[in-house]
Amino acid sequence: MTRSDGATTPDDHVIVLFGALGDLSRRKLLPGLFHLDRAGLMPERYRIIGTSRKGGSVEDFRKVAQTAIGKAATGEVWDRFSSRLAFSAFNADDPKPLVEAVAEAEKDLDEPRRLHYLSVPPGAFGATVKALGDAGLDTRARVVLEKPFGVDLDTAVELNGLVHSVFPEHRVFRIDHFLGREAVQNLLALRFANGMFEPIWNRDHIDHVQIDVPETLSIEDRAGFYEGTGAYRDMVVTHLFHVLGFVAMEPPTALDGRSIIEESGKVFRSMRPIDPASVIRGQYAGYRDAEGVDPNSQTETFIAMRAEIDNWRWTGVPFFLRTGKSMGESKRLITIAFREPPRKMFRDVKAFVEDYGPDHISFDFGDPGGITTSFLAKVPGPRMRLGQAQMKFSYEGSFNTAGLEAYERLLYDAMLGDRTLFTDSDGIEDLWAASSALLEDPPPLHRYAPGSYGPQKMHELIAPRRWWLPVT
Ligand SMILES: NC(=O)C1=CN([C@@H]2O[C@H](COP(=O)(O)OP(=O)(O)OC[C@H]3O[C@@H](n4cnc5c(N)ncnc54)[C@H](OP(=O)(O)O)[C@@H]3O)[C@@H](O)[C@H]2O)C=CC1
Ligand SMILES: O=C1O[C@H](COP(=O)(O)O)[C@@H](O)[C@H](O)[C@H]1O
Repeated sequence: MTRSDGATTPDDHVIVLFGALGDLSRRKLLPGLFHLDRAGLMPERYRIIGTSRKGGSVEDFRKVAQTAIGKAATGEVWDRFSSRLAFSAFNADDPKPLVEAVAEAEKDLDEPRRLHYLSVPPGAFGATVKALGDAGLDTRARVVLEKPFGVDLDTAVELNGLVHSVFPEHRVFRIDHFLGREAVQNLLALRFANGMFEPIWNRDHIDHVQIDVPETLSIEDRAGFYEGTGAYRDMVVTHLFHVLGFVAMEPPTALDGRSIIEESGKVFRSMRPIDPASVIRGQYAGYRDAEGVDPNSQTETFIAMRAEIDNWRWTGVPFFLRTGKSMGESKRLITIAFREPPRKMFRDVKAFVEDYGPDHISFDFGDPGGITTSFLAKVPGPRMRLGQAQMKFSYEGSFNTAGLEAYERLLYDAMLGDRTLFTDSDGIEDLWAASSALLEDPPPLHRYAPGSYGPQKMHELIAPRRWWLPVT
């Protein structure tokens, strides 16, 4: 059914939330489902079954959900939402309780769709998917898989094989919540809905691209997960490369899953194998003292690297990627820096690239995000002097409406069966393939101070250019 504002109401659903008591479920999924309900974007009839290996009562699950949602969980909307919640034990070697809970939830619904959201550690994906198949819970079903999807090419291929033995690819939704962000999707609008950007979006005009995601957050209490993962697997393969796919893709033939995935897939296939010599790995001082971390840990909490896309649009244009924990600020920034034009006529005028950097467009893809174009302009006065000027777009300034939070958007799309903002098996395998040399032979670690922007070495990687953050 399509609403008057163009939004489609998903078919009736039973949503099974595996790992429903875990961190992601509490912080994002339960609040996200509630907000979708409040926004009228949930199916007319639906149930949410939370699962835990330990089992538990629906009353306790409702309390978990209410606390997770916070102040908004009151009144009629909460009563309606909480009445849709159910709870079941689930263990991969004993799916029977869940089969019964699903049958109970489906009693009043007419063969609803099933959405299985695996918010469990990646090591549990395979056994859970297999159990779904064995228990017959794969019928009428789609599956959402959290990240990271494998830890290298071999494990990704193996996991894809296992997943495909139960679910065909079009019913698999590998989530990358960065793609659910308004500002990342806006890249497509900006590039392809306007006449002014796309003609210059290539190696003839662009000097380099930066995708920079520093985080002030440390690993907090996630040592168990992070020690075996590190910044490259946690953030680069999973998020930053997918954002790069949106920056670099050719115009898709349509705004649908098939076309977008096809184009980002071509970008991943054109990526040169990551050269370990073009990677700076860092670890913040104090990381090894955290509980659960090996005192000699070689896990990187920071990475800065150069990626290259070997195709007609991008060859010769470096893509500099950087992300890390315990850094000086939290920011999510894409910067497209343009080549320096001939400026002979301005030769007596001070203030050029050395002072401000080249003209560039920055996409802040945080919340709420925005776009800033920075360029040189004449400083008012009797003489020609150049200074840096900016034009800014903000969502609140232009549109009087807030978008959906990334997980909300992706949950909604998964219910509609729209894979546009999800990643596919080939793409993920190509990215792991391009990562093989780096994973086999990672460069040495450099120490950096918490609160800084990473080890000094990162400046050598990008020289003679510079990192745009911190803004000085
Ligand atoms: N937390 C975050 O911010 C983000 C998380 N993710 C991904 O989302 C998924 C869930 O993350 P998060 O909630 O932090 O993880 P948690 O460590 O909180 O685990 C979630 C739940 O999974 C269940 N679980 C733990 N180990 C196993 C196991 N071996 N087999 C089956 N179930 C298990 C536990 O539930 P119980 O004991 O009740 O069975 C646990 O509460 C992961 O894949 C993670 O990589 C992605 C992006 C961000
Ligand atoms: O997937 C992950 O993402 C978060 C960053 O996401 P954001 O929405 O807070 O920008 C990161 O902190 C975490 O380590 C990683 O697992």
